[in-house]
Amino acid sequence: MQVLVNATLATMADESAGYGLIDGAALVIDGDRIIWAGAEAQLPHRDAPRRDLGGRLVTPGLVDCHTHVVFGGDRAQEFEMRLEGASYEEIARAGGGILSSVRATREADEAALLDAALRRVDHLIAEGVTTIEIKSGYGLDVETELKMLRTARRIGESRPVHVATTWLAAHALPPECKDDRAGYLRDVVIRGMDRAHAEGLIDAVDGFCEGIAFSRDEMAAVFDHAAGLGLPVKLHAEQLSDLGGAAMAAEHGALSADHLEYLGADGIAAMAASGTVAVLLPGAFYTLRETQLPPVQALRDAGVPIALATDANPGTSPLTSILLTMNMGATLFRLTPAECLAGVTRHAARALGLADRGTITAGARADLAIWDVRHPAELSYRIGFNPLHARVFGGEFV
Ligand SMILES: N=CN[C@@H](CCC(=O)O)C(=O)O
Ligand SMILES: [Zn+2]
Repeated sequence: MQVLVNATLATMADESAGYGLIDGAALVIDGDRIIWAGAEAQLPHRDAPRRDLGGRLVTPGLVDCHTHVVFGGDRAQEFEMRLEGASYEEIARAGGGILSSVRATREADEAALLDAALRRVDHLIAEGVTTIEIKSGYGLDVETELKMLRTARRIGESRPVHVATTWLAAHALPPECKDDRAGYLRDVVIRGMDRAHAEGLIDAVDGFCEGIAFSRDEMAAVFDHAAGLGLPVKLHAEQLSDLGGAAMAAEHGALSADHLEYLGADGIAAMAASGTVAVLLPGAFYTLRETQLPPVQALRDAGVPIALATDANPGTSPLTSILLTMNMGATLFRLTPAECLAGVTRHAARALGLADRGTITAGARADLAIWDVRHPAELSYRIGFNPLHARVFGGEFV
């Protein structure tokens, strides 16, 4: 048993209570679980050895609930093309965009993919991340999609971080299937999902519902198949246009709908009814220099939980800073700093269906971030500064 004292806790325990701040707080950890958290004056385990945290702020370990950190190559040249005036959709329709990352990912072996991804993940870990979601989606053939997911699992074995994996074969149509959408959906998206599931490689199923990717009806069929396997679903929806994807995902009980710049009233109502988390991705909004803001106030008014994530990927969000993501959530989307912190803790955990983390409460996993800051608003307020003092993963200081 470990007792941590002289801490300021941002428990993030209660939806209505902002940070859930407790000054002069203590925390008791047994194995990989928190067993008590509260005011030090009420500490029940007085005889156990104590570690003094010097008044530092303790938050739940941060959760990055939407990433594509496993990929080959980079897309710096596409960045240059966009600065010269080409749009993301034009580049995609000309065979660049996602498909250029597909070519590089198919060529890379698993060791090279792992090495490159670990450098990205290490950046996130250094900023207090203890759980990260990683998607496939740059393979678009069964073998390469499986290679990406095996790489993602190996990240969780190589570093003190929990990895949740997502099947995203429905990310784009590869060139060899351009005249056979149905065949791609059947042979790669569905049969590949069966195989990845049988090999224990996936925790959830995702898709890109957009004019340059898959339709609402195509994704609904993929989600029906996922439901048959007992896999939860989520969707890239309403990023560039409103195809009604979020409402369809919510009707399938989706854990989350992500991006959402073009989300309309029907989508918001459906998400509120199903408890689907809105995952906002300010890194993609920023990189694509979007002007259409996600409907933050309407999501708040409807009581839809809002999460934030890096969307770390080579094309639309080459961002591996969860702290900068929080800052962008505040400056670009006008989220409060408390909403930003909930967005990378409690709500991000919920977006992954992980009920045992994202808060500092008895029974939760002892995944913590300990910060050299006086107040939790500093985590969103600073730009390019990392005040992490220590990280606790499953009860271990790492
Ligand atoms: N929106 C679709 N997929 C990814 C990025 C795709 C890419 O351009 O590589 C995203 O979440 O932004
Ligand atoms: Zn994405």
